[in-house]
Amino acid sequence: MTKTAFARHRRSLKFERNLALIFGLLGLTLAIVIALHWFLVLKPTLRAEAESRASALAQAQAQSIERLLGSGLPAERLRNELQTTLDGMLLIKDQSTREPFIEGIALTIDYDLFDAPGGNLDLVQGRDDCAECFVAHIPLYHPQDRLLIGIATCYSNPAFLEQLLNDVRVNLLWVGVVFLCLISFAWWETDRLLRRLRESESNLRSVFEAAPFPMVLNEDGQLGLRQANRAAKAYLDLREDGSEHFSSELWLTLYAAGLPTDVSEPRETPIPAADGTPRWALVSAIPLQFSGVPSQLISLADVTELKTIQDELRSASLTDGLTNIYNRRYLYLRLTKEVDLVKRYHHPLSIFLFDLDHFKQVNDTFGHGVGDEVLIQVASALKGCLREVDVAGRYGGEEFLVILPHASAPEALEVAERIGAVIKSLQWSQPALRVTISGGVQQYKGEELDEFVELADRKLYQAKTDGRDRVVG
Ligand SMILES: Nc1nc2c(ncn2[C@@H]2O[C@H](COP(=O)(O)OP(=O)(O)OP(=O)(O)O)[C@@H](O)[C@H]2O)c(=O)[nH]1
Repeated sequence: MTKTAFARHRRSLKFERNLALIFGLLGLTLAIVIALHWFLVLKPTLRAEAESRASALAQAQAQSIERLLGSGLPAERLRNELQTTLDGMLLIKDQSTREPFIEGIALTIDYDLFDAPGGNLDLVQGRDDCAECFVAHIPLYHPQDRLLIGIATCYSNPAFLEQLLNDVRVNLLWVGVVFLCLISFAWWETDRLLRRLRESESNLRSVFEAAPFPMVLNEDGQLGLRQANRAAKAYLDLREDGSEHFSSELWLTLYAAGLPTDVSEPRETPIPAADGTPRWALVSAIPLQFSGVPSQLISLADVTELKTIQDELRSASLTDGLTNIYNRRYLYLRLTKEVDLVKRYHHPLSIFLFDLDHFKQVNDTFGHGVGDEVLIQVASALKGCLREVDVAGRYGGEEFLVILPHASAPEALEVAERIGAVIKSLQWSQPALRVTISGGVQQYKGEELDEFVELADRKLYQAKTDGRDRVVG
């Protein structure tokens, strides 16, 4: 495992641990919230509710006692009736739990107010003490004159509250279990999703790494590269710079040359190899977010070979195959450009159009091969007579054109005569061979391009008719 892969693996483990911790804390928080809610809210609320219900029930039952106390029955009979009523109350049961609602009742009568001989109506039926029971003290009033004549103390059975609490507890437990299941499911799903993401990231990394062309990932505003595939490391001679970034002289050159800003417009950039060999790369950049940081995915395609072929084709399309000097197409393109410059800067521009004399005769006498040799040698001699700014080319069969920027007609005439003299003095493989030229020199005076050349051609024709081996200015 490489250093970077190991660091990545460690980061992934740490992330998984953090995720498990987050979900664990979530579960624990939920359990604590449920427990706190149970002890602080639900249980007291349910207890208060049960107490108030027990008290209301006892209150309702106490009315039958009040009725008896106001009935005016003799004391002994009243005592028996009260006992029977209290026993009846103890028999009322909760239908759901089959437990009696009231476990015990104690009657305490105020005999002074009741206006009866004291003692014998204070009754205790059922349990007179119940630690868990709800105790309700119900005041007893005389039904006619509404005087407080006693207190009925009811001990209500807590069993139905227990039942209620159990039901709620079970429900709460289920809710907790369902929540924990949901959290576990969320954890499992998140983990699965992350695994898939990691898988897809790893696949992308593999594709990135195995891509046969150089690809690098550059964070905006950073010189060092965040990622580079094998091809890029080799192509750009990249090295790790110690901070998990890659860099090299070649990358810095490419960066300094400017990266393309438009996805649809890749840019051809010269990137010499580490050993200085000239190379060209087609650079394209796709903007993207990498770990939340604005970045660019830069891919390079080496187009050196293509560029060489292109250059060769371009050069071939502008060069004459026999003489290896410019052809008529290039001469026209160049002359157009020179005329534009003259129109802008108003400097002189002249051309010299010349033609070999009696060239047909040369071919006929010495053969076409010798004719070709003459053309090649004339072209070569022509190049030797010119300044750097001058341009010479083969205009037609045995016709040549020389473009002389910044040369007035007299200056161009001087050059033309020198060319004529040089060609005339050339030595040939055939001792009997003599080569002379006739030509015309014309300075540009604002006419159309074709007319400009036509004027030079007319002078060439004049030179021919004047006897050849001369230049007309
Ligand atoms: N060897 C060779 N001959 C060529 C080439 N291109 C044109 N020619 C020949 O050049 C000759 C031109 O002949 P003409 O136009 O009659 O002109 P000329 O014989 O030079 O006579 P003037 O121009 O009047 O002095 C023709 O015989 C063409 O075949 C070429 O590439 N190689």
